[in-house]
Amino acid sequence: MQTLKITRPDDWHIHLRDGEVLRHTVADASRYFGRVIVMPNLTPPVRNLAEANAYRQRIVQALPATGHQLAPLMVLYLTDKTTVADIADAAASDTVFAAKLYPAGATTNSDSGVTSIENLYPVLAAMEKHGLPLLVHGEVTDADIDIFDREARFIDRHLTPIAANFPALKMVLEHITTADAAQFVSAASDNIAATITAHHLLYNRNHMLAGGIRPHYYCLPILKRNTHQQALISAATSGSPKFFLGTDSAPHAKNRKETSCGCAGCYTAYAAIEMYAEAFDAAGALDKLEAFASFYGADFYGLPRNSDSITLIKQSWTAPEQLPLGSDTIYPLRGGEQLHWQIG
Ligand SMILES: NC(=O)N[C@@H](CC(=O)O)C(=O)O
Ligand SMILES: [Zn+2]
Ligand SMILES: [Zn+2]
Repeated sequence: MQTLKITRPDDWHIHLRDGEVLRHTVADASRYFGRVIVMPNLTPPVRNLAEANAYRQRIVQALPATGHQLAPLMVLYLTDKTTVADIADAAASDTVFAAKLYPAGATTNSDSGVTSIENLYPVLAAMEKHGLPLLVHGEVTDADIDIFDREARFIDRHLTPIAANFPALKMVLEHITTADAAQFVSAASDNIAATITAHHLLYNRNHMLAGGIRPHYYCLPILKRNTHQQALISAATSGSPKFFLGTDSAPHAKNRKETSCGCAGCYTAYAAIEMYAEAFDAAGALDKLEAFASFYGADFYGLPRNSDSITLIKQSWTAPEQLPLGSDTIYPLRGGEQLHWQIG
């Protein structure tokens, strides 16, 4: 039986949500991840240090009593009203590690997001000055721009100018889905990186749309054509420290996805490193998994790498068809199907 021992991984992009679902999302995330970057798109969002600290407390309280340790790293949600003082407070804290740019209307719970990125420039200047990383959901929101082109257009229209105006700003282009994004990040300076999800490594839009429409594969940015999937696999397995693990595990109750207008988001936290191992294995690049999952994210954020390890075993098992999510149920990505790696 093939085994793979790696330094304990971290998840640099996860949605834990809030309230009664925390006991389930936090239990899954804390099975083996050491640290998680907690996305702030709650309703209302996490707008300042006080709200981040209160949310952090709720997450810590939801940790299972034994055997689970998880450090939640908090993130501010940038709005049109975010101030330079909000950034200074957050940067001086030991609980907030980044701030997130959601263009208004781009994704789940982005109604309070930023309506004009240019108006945000003083806030970005403060982030650059204080060394607080900017995390970006990189999609334009124009109704007339094709949903499959929204990431590439965002890069040209917004990321290139931001990078030019704030050359020292640490920036993570989250959950990249295109060859254009991989190329932009590769060519950019060292302070610009990207997270890549397991599902964008494993799937392309055919998996979602050919032979029937599969709402549980629907996430944003949307799965692209297979050539983009190949570019993401190349980036993730390249050994470049600019690309690291961020699951974007984003739970929505089953009835909110299996409906006439379903929510965007895939739930992968119950088997995340298992799915990444499968993707790296399929690419013949298992030797590159550890750095992607456990080194490069910590290095980028200027945090120490974890010192303990986990072991993965290549052995097939059947993923549960549904999981509890508070008092609701969720259909996890790959639910009811075979997964090929498991935790030892
Ligand atoms: N990725 C998604 O499809 N959904 C995320 C939001 C996000 O990360 O854009 C969610 O919060 O549900
Ligand atoms: Zn997003
Ligand atoms: Zn996300």
